[in-house]
Amino acid sequence: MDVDVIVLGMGPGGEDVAGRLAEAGLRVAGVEANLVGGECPYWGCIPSKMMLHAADQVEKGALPPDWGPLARRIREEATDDWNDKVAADRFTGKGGHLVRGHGRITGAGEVTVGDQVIRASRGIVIASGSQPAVPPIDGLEGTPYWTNHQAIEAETVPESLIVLGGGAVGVELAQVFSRFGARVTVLEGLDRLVAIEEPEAGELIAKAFADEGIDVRTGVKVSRVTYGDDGFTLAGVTARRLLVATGRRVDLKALGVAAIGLDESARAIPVDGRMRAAEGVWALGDAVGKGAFTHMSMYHADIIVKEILGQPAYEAEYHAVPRVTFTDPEVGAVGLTEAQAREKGLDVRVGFTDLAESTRGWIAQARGFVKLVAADGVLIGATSAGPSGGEVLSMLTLAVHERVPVRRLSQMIYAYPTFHRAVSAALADLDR
Ligand SMILES: Cc1cc2nc3c(=O)[nH]c(=O)nc-3n(C[C@H](O)[C@H](O)[C@H](O)COP(=O)(O)OP(=O)(O)OC[C@H]3O[C@@H](n4cnc5c(N)ncnc54)[C@H](O)[C@@H]3O)c2cc1C
Ligand SMILES: NC(=O)c1ccc[n+]([C@@H]2O[C@H](COP(=O)([O-])OP(=O)(O)OC[C@H]3O[C@@H](n4cnc5c(N)ncnc54)[C@H](O)[C@@H]3O)[C@@H](O)[C@H]2O)c1
Repeated sequence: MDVDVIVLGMGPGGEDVAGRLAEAGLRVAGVEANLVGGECPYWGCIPSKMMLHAADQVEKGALPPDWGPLARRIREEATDDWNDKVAADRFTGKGGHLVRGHGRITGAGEVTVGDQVIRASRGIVIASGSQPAVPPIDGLEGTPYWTNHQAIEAETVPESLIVLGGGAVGVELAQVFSRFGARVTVLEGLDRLVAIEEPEAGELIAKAFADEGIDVRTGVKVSRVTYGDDGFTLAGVTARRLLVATGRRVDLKALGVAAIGLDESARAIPVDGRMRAAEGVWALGDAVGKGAFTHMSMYHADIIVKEILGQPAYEAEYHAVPRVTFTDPEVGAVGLTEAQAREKGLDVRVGFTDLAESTRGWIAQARGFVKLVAADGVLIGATSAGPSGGEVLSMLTLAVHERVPVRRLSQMIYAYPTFHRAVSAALADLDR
């Protein structure tokens, strides 16, 4: 098959690039080994947020802890029973060619899927995402452990669950299963939960988890797993099910990137600001290792589409990457943490306020905080944790992205009594 562009992997970023290029009239082959839409709609963001929403309702007493309706909603509304017909038809409806199967780069502008060779005159967009990284723990291989796939597809709640890894996947799913009645233990190798975020964020989630009866153990080194009639035993804990949530990995060898001169053993595909990995090769999303988020994948996709269509484009910037961990309390963060800023040798100033001290936080009996990190008179990082942490984050993302002077932020009017008004209290602390 001869086309203009091959998009290798049809997750959120690949689907966006392929669809928009096809709509613009280019001949596009979208290659997908699994489901068009990728991880986010079928095993990631959407079903996990649907689970967290239901878990929240359960916590508030608005819903009984009945897993059946939730599992049905995920099957019927979120994932169409893990069927991508709608997404596939959407792409082919735009004139795209969908090629199902595992694609391998076999030369410049060439991808081979089974015995079909596809050639692209303009180039290849690598949008192959990531897979769960399963640590080589003695006894783990061959056991029926869960990754996010089995956790999302679960038809019943296990009576007990060990979650290995206290990052975003681990904490979000731990809270879901706990609120639906599982006895949950989180085992984290580092000294705190969501370790890439501010330490206060991990402490906040750990405190909320303790209050809900989730057993959190940090600094745990797991050297061996046993699996038998009682289920899984690791680090002295036994549970029916084990969810491995220890990060993601990018398999460049399986993509055959050596055929275009890239290092197959790298952890991610190196790209320039315009997402170019080599002549006629672009890469995006999880595969480039700049943050495993759907919004990152879509951000990259926009740059690539504009580049290929010759529209005014822009260089990718990473000083204001927002991320939200959708636990209750929710943790929104953007830019650098205090520790990251100090590591860079910056003259750092920090402002902090406890949400309970704000009027809205007090009214809502909310737990959370706002923490600001500033250097040279501008915010370079911020965390907003609380009932609307991810929403409060929007103004902080804008401030960090646009490098709004702290002085101007301090002179702004913050509506009373909102959660975001806590930002002004944190700014006042920064000034002290
Ligand atoms: C449980 C969970 C919850 C998450 N929640 C959020 C969230 O709330 N917000 C957020 O922003 N992010 C979230 N994420 C992360 C988000 O899902 C990913 O960052 C996003 O899906 C990455 O998009 P992508 O386009 O890079 O690739 P992916 O979604 O990984 O898709 C890549 C696609 O390429 C295909 N592919 C790979 N190799 C080949 C090949 N050789 N040939 C053919 N096809 C191939 C794969 O089958 C896959 O469909 C979550 C992730 C998980 C696991
Ligand atoms: N709300 C969101 O945006 C959201 C939600 C889920 C996932 N994601 C994305 O998906 C990616 C993957 O999430 P994740 O939580 O799997 O990865 P992660 O890298 O965020 O966290 C993995 C955790 O597992 C720990 N760990 C690793 N090996 C271990 C071991 N052997 N024993 C004990 N602990 C171990 C790590 O120290 C780390 O804290 C994240 O990078 C995130 O960007 C985003």
